[in-house]
Amino acid sequence: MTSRRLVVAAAIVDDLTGPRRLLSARRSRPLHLAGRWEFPGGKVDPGETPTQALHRELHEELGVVAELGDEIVGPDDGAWIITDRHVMRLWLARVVEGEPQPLVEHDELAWLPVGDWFSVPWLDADVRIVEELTRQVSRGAV
Ligand SMILES: Nc1nc2c([nH]c(=O)n2[C@H]2C[C@H](O)[C@@H](COP(=O)(O)OP(=O)(O)OP(=O)(O)O)O2)c(=O)[nH]1
Repeated sequence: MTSRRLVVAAAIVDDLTGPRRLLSARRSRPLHLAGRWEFPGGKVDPGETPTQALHRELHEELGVVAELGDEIVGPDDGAWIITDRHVMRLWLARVVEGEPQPLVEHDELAWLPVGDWFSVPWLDADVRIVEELTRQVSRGAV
């Protein structure tokens, strides 16, 4: 049986009840992921709950405090299989303290307006997640 490591990430938006802008982050490492865009986040460490890990990652990577909104539930037992070795859970989030900066792991951030969410080359596994987010926003589900 394959057991995948849990990654947690945030779809950071300007407004949790009517998102117009989505924050995307460009990876600077490792080399095979550099230049591709993703949701900020990272692996859950032993002893952490998923949401504790997400708050820690957002603080380390972007220097912000965020409030979490709804989870974007995926098709793989409620999560999103992203690689052979990782499965991801993702929450909507809104920054409540600080201005996001690309502190580690990323070399650029972009606030993408609705309609332009596919204007950056997302990591392959993220494409279906951005599609789902787009669907939910366009039908007013988030
Ligand atoms: N954070 C994040 N990782 C993603 C996304 N999509 C995707 O395929 N991944 C992959 C890339 C990596 O192989 C893995 C997550 O690892 P990571 O490098 O972000 O985790 P981490 O910050 O804890 O890294 P490290 O301490 O082990 O260096 O998941 C995404 O949207 N966000």
